[in-house]
Amino acid sequence: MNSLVLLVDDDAALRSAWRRLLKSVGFEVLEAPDAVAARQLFKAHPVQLVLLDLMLPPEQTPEAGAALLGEFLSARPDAKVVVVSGTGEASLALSLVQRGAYDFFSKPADPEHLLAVLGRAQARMGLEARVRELEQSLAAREDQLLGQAPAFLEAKQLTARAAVTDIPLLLTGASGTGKEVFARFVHARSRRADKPFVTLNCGAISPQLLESTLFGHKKGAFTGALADSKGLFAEAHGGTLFLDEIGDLQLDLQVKLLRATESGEVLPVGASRPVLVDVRLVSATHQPLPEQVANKHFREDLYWRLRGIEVALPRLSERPGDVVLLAQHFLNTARSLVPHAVMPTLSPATVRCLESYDWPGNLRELRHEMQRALVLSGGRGELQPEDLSPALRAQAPSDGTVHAALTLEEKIERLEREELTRALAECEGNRSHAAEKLGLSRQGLLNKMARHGLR
Ligand SMILES: Nc1ncnc2c1ncn2[C@@H]1O[C@H](COP(=O)(O)OP(=O)(O)OP(=O)(O)O)[C@@H](O)[C@H]1O
Repeated sequence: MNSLVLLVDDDAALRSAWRRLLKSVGFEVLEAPDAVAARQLFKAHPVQLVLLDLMLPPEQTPEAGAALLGEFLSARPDAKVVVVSGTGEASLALSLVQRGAYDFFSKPADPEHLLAVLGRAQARMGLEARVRELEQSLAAREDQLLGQAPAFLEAKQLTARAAVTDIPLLLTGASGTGKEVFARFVHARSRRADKPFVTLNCGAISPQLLESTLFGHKKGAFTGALADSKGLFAEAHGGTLFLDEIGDLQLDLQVKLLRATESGEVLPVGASRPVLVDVRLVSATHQPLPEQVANKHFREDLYWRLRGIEVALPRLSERPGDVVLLAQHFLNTARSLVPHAVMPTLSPATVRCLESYDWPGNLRELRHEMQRALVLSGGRGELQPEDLSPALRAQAPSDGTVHAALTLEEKIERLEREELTRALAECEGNRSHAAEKLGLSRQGLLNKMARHGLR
């Protein structure tokens, strides 16, 4: 459980009292007296819990405090920031909760209240982590590793063959192409399946913390090392360790990782004796490692060690036919988000929009797009292009190509629908004005809208 709290307040006496209180119940505390220090600490440490006073030097304005909250949340949307306001700022603090702060309270704070809010935030983070884990392991079941495109099937077959061995695997591919899902697939298909699957995103944790996170530490090895920690290698003993964004690993840690993979031993920070570990490594990167090797940012010996077998995951745009298959799958799994939604389908025009888009965010973007479209469609049943994001609609093929394959009746239907949509958009949804524009009675327009499923 993440127990690191960043305490941001310019009042040194209050910080010291809260630090003692938080430490007494097992939190680790980082302190910042102003916005500059807060930014630095937030960047350098994997902070997920923040207590943020709004009136901070140098600006000393609640607006500047609110801007800092925005910065934290855009860097780490899952972080829980509890806003601490002075008397008279409660309404602003409340509006910040609407903008993403986890909670707020006014000074002077009751210690029990403070601990209760932090405890709730921690429990919430635990739940969110569990949901993410379940989502990923669900997607990793073989029947969920969906796709029929040749480039995808080739990657899947190679992975399945490598999975049953103990050879290290390097998964390459752009963000959102499914590297973590493949890593779980490898674990699930290996003899290690009933042992732990442990993941670490090497880019999401500060270099200072990475060594002890990977290899563990002894109590007192550095400030803040309150107890012995096993480290992820030891936690993954017998199972699989998935190192995501391996290209972000600092050179000094690359040396230590190489040593661990060669000897099968890790040395916790502050320990005098190494610990034996039996771990299968699966690494992933979206950056081309050979380039990193060429410009000396990545050690060549480690590259060859991790690369055992390399599987390159194709971009979604390189998987013709899979977009619609996956879109339908994501729609089905997102159905629980919309109460009473009927089984959603994709209209032919929507299919064309999906197929002609580039998908820079790959499967992750498609999943979000389908969730969004489903919510926007309000459970209408068939998704239409207007349910999609503007970027997708903008790339839809021109009318000439679209219309070529339709019957005359379908073309007329389509034209009518487009004219209705356009008139409604131009009149900002005002039906009487739109009806007038189209030369229809208001009731006539409503009938046609109902027939086309427009609202
Ligand atoms: N073959 C698949 N079938 C079904 N869902 C998939 C498949 N591959 C990926 N997904 C889903 O797509 C999303 C992105 O996958 P994943 O997180 O594994 O990508 P990634 O390449 O590790 O991304 P990043 O590099 O940004 O961490 C997840 O929601 C995952 O469940």
